[in-house]
Order: sequence, then structure tokens, then C-alpha cells
Amino acid sequence: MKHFEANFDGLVGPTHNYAGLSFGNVASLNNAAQAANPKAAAKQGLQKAKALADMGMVQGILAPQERPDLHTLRRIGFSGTDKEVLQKAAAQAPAVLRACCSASSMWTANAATVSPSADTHDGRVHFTPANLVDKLHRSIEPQTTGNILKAIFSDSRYFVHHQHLPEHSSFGDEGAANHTRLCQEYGHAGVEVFVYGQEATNPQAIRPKKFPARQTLEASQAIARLHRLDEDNTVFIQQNPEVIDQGVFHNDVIAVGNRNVLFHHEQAFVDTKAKLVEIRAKLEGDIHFIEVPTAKVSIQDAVKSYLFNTQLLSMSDGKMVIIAPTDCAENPAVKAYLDELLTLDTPIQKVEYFDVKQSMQNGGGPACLRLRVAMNDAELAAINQHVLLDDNLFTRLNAWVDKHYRDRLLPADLADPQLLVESRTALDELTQIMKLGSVYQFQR
Ligand SMILES: N=C(N)NCCC[C@H](NC(=O)CCC(=O)O)C(=O)O
Repeated sequence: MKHFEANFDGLVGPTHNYAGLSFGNVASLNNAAQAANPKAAAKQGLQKAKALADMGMVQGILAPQERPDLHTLRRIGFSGTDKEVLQKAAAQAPAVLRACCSASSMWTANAATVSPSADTHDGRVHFTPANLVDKLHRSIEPQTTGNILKAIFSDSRYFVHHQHLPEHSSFGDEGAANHTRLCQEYGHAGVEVFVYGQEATNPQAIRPKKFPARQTLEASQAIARLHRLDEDNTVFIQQNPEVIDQGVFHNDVIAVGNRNVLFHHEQAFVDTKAKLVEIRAKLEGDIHFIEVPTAKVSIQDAVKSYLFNTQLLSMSDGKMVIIAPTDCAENPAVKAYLDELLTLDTPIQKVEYFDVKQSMQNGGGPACLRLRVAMNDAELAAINQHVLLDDNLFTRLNAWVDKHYRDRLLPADLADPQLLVESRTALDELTQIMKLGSVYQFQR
């Protein structure tokens, strides 16, 4: 039986725009109200995903969510025809309308936390959609995320789906963006590392002063319980609150792991030394901690370039490749670091750069765009095969984007009823292409 890591990338939806919705995410705030190009955004994402498929990785695609989210607008009291709902929301609650139009489900690292069957007591793959309660525009994602995941990983012999955690700040959960699995081989039991921003129920605990800590210890512990992990294969680490205050709003902006490598910034964690010792004790065998010093890459450069929001992947020869945004190549300090890294004696032997600037301008790098699922052959055979990216799906999705997407979108365009029609037409067709069934509210 073969074991491997599959990556499921979020397809950028037709309403991709820059609305400045994410306080604490520097790029989102800096690019607010710029013109976005949804067509280019979707194609950049597909290009990256296809390149990975061509490298021999198992690569899937997750459908975008229904936006504008008329269901939420009606739930908060806007009524009438769809057009009237949009017009009233634009006039009376423009910020809420913007939140209900975000294409943020593209960042599937925040879709869910996934524990592979090798780690769980019942030998099944466990999924918990993230509740994303810290941001209004993201808090409306989990229900549909769960529907989409269930439509793909439907076989209950292999897959277990949990409800998202209670919708309260004590259980703020941002999914796999704060979760890394380390292991020797994908099929061996690994150590699941949960990085949290704050301990919500302990007023004495340290926390950031300026920006929100979106992930709580309480949420991470709940996920570990639900996924039936135990103490021997979990480690909980607090993210350094000082870096959250400098724009590191998720752990995947400051650290990334794959198999027996943890690539992280010197300032990423609280209590780093003791936590790395704990990981070493729980994960038997060889382990590489690649720590990037501030003297070589400042926090500011890490946040700007997204050096750590890279995908660290194992190639068929067992060596590792970093999938980086072109922003890393454009940042002299980061480029120099990556060039040097390739000369060192570590499993990382290659860096590939991809232009995902449309997503980057909202604070989403290559690693934000994907949800990792470590699987085996039998599990892969049990999923909906129509979401796996091959030449045929790539061609069909590009043609679908060309047919339905705009190449310019401003926040002011979000109330345009025609955009709603375009989005629904596109998504309806997509569910047929990917054989998803009726996952959207407007189809029910
Ligand atoms: N690091 C990971 N895993 N994900 C990145 C998510 C970016 C996303 N940006 C936004 O939601 C901006 C939307 C806007 O401003 O229009 C967020 O902050 O939640």
C-alpha cells in the first residue's frame, strides 16, 4: 500500500476582491479597495496546482463557496427579491455586504484540520471544518466547507466528519493553518503539532496586544480530542504573541513542516527549546529543525515575502522541494537565504517559484491555498475522483473560468445583481463538472 500527501487547492471564486476585511493581516489592509482580477487569480491558482500534479503529486481541487451569500443577508433581515436584498445591504450595511461577498474560501488551509488514519485511534481520516469566528467574512464558511468535504470524502469506512467547534471566541479555530503533522513516513503514526495564538480561558496567559490571536489552545485541544489523537502524538505550542502583532496572523506565515522537517523562524514560538525537545521525544528517528535567524530574515521580510507560507513537499526521490511565491525571489534577503539553504545539508534540495500575486495581495500564499490530506491508495480510491486535477480537468476549469469570470472587480461592484447571476451560473456548472451534487444553498 502506498502512502502520500495529497493537496487540495481552493479554486478562487468569481467574486475575488480586495475589501480590507482582515484586521491583523497586513496585505489585506494595505490592498483594500484596489481593483482585483478574479480571472487572473483563478488561473494563477490553477497553474500552481497543475504544476504540482505534473511533478507527480496527488492534487485535488475544492470548489469555491456561494458568494454573494444571500442566505446570510436574509438571515440578518434583508428581504425582497435577490436584487432588493443586495441593494438594501449596499445602502444600509455596506461592510456586511462586503463580508458576504468575499472569495476567502480559496484559502483552504483554513478550511479544516485533517488528521490522517495513521494517527487516529479508529484508523480513519478525521476532518473538522474550521469555525473561523474571528472574522465575519470567514465565519460564514464552515457549513458549506463541511458539505463540500463530505461530498468528496464520502465513504464512512475511511472518513469521519465532525461538526465545526462552537462559534465563540474561546474556540476560535483556523484549521490547518495552525496545524502541522510531522512523521518519518506518511503511513507511520506521526506527531501532530498544534500552534495556538492564545489561551482564551486563562486571563493571566500572555497574548498579543495589537492584533487578534485567531487560534485558541482550547480549540486545538478540542480538535485533538475529536480526532482521537493522544498525548504521545500531539504537541501544543504557543505562537509568539510579538510576531502576531507584526502581522503573523497564522502559524503558517512563520513555520511549515513536512515529514521529518520543521522549517521555522527563530521567533515563531514561545518556549521554543523545550517544545522542540518534546517533538524530538515524541517523533522517533531523524528530525531536522531548520531555524531561520532574524539576522538573515526579519519578521517584516517573512511577512512581506511569505517565505514560510511555502509548500514543503516530498518529491518521488524522497528529497524535498519548496513551492514559493515569486515574492520570495523578489526580496533580496529572502532570495539570498533560499539560495544558501540549497547549499546546506538538509532534505530541502529545490525551490520553485509561482506567481500567486492576486492571492498574495489578500495575504494568501501558496500554503494558504491548499489543504493537505495524507492518505493511502485505498483512501484515495474511495474519494470523488472528479476533483482530482489532471489534464482534462485543468483544461475544463480554465475554459470555465474564461467563460464566467470578470477580469476586474472593485468592492463597489459587489452589489451588482448581475455578479450574483454570473456567480450562480458559474457555480452551478462547476458542480456538474466536478460531480459534487447540490452543495450550494441556491441549488436546494
Ligand atoms: N495563512 C493562511 N492560511 N491563510 C490566509 C488567509 C488570508 C485571508 N485574507 C482575507 O480574508 C482578506 C480578504 C479581504 O480583505 O478582502 C484571511 O485573513 O483569513
